Amino acid sequence: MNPELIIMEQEGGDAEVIMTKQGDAEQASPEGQVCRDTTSSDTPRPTNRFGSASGAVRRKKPLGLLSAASILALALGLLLGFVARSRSDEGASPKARASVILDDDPSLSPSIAPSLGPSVSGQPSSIPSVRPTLSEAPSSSPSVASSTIPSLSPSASGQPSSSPSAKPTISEAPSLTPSGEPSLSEAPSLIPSGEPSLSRMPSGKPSSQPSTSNSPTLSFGPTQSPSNSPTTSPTTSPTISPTTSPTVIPTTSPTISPTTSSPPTPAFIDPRCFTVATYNSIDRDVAQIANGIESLAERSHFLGGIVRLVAHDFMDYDRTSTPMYGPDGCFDLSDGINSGLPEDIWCDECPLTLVYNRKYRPNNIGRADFWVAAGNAVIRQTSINNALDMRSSFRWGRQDRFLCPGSGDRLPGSTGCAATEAAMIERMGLTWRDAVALMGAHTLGRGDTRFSGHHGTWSDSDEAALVFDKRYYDAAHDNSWRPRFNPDQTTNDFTTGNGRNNRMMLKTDLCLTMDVRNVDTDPCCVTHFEKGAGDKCVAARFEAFEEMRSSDSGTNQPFYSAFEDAWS
Ligand code: HEM
Repeated sequence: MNPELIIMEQEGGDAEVIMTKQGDAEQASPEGQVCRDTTSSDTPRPTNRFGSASGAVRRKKPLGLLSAASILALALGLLLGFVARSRSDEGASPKARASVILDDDPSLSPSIAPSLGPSVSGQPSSIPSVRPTLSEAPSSSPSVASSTIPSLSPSASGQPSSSPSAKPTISEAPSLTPSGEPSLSEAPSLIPSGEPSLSRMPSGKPSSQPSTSNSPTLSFGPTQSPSNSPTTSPTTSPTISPTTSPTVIPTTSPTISPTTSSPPTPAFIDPRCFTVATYNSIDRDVAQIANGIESLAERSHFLGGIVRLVAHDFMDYDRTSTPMYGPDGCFDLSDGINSGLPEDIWCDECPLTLVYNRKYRPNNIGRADFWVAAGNAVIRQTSINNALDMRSSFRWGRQDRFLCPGSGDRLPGSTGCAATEAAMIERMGLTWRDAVALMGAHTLGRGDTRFSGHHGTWSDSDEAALVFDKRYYDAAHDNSWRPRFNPDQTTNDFTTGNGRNNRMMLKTDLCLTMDVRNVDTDPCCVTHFEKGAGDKCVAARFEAFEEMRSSDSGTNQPFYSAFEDAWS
């Protein structure tokens, strides 16, 4: 969706994997900072820097000692030749002069220039006699003894590194975390030592079929189906298990303070910008904040809110307009459609904003990249068996904006599939399969009367609203939904059950599988589309909906695959 997205490359084991821009040494990063690829030298090339200095070179030529007789003979010879030469044009001179100049031009004769520069002119050359090697390239980062920076990576725990030794390792890179800040850098590592090495993952665009059968079970998130996920000691492997209350007694307000019971890990951010360690670090921070939220409803709102934040950032993409917007770390504060984000998710005191401002922003990590990585973290942690790990399809290098006026107008409203079609299919250029898969994110979190006016969860409980799975489709399809008329809302929504619960579906949700077109005038008319009914758009979304629901196999795989395709 963003033409400026950058390819991620893996360059070795976990400790040395760098998410880098392909074929680009320098990347303008958000907020005017420059993410410089340290594999390119900052040393200016001598070309074009030698023009005036070369004049001095030309003027001075050493003279040898000549005997008086030699001088006399020479003078005589010169005298004899003078007449002939004075009659000819000085012609050879321009060429000769030119040739002298060219000879001294370092751009054409670089091997001469540096050696002549200082010794002849007597001035120090502006060209370093020895160009810094790549590893000596000056760093703008504060110098910190490498030995003082522990490594985040599994290699620190004994796993061998597979990267070439010449490359700076993550453990050698200086921490740029400002001193004096609350020490986020001491956040405990939530990734167990058994985390699979990143070097095992394919580089480039991965298969869009995340494996659920043999994917590694990582530390957070439901490690099994929500119905039987085990409780794990939070000090060693914090969990956001949807079925059990956290065993750590958190403070009532979310906190990002580290506990002291786990060994510290550094807030390492590589100055080359976005590394796999950065990505992992964001994943850990999201988990840590979530684990600190006791209320399941609040926790699902925090996690769902991050995903909604990302969606509201990218859904303003319009391929036919200028500016196109898209994922740029910006949403329109003045538009009510974003209500809830500036209150609870991205505000000065919001935990996610705090961790970004203290830990990532000072290290050249762009807001849009951070949001997407945080969204990926939520999805990984809440997907069944952590199966939907979108690390290898992640790209960094989005350009942030501070203002995006009018972007809220581009977001789809809750009025039905026509709004979805206009925004997601026509403006964004997605397919119905993409749109239907993305809507499945409503399995997380909730709506709130304070914000959108639509109240409740799409999932059947606050616990289920912490799990990223296909039950959104099951819920929309299997329940009998009746219109709910919300005062002050131009668009009604739907609820189900006995009325004492908070179940909810928007028109934009139900229209994917039901005919809700006449619901405002004829509330009884909420019926399933029959297969093959309606126009081709109806058929396309019906087909996509059934693919996600995968009622035959009961697996989340089709949903996960389609979601990753659309999201990335
Ligand atoms: C037609 C498109 C969409 C419409 C009309 C829509 C509408 C809404 C509304 C009304 C809410 C409730 C907000 C509140 O009251 O706090 C909401 C929440 C949410 N939306 Fe969407 N949405 C759309 C697309 C998406 C997409 C594409 C995603 C992600 C890929 C997404 C993810 C979420 C999540 C996770 C929440 C829960 C947020 C929370 O718990 O705070 N939505 N959406």
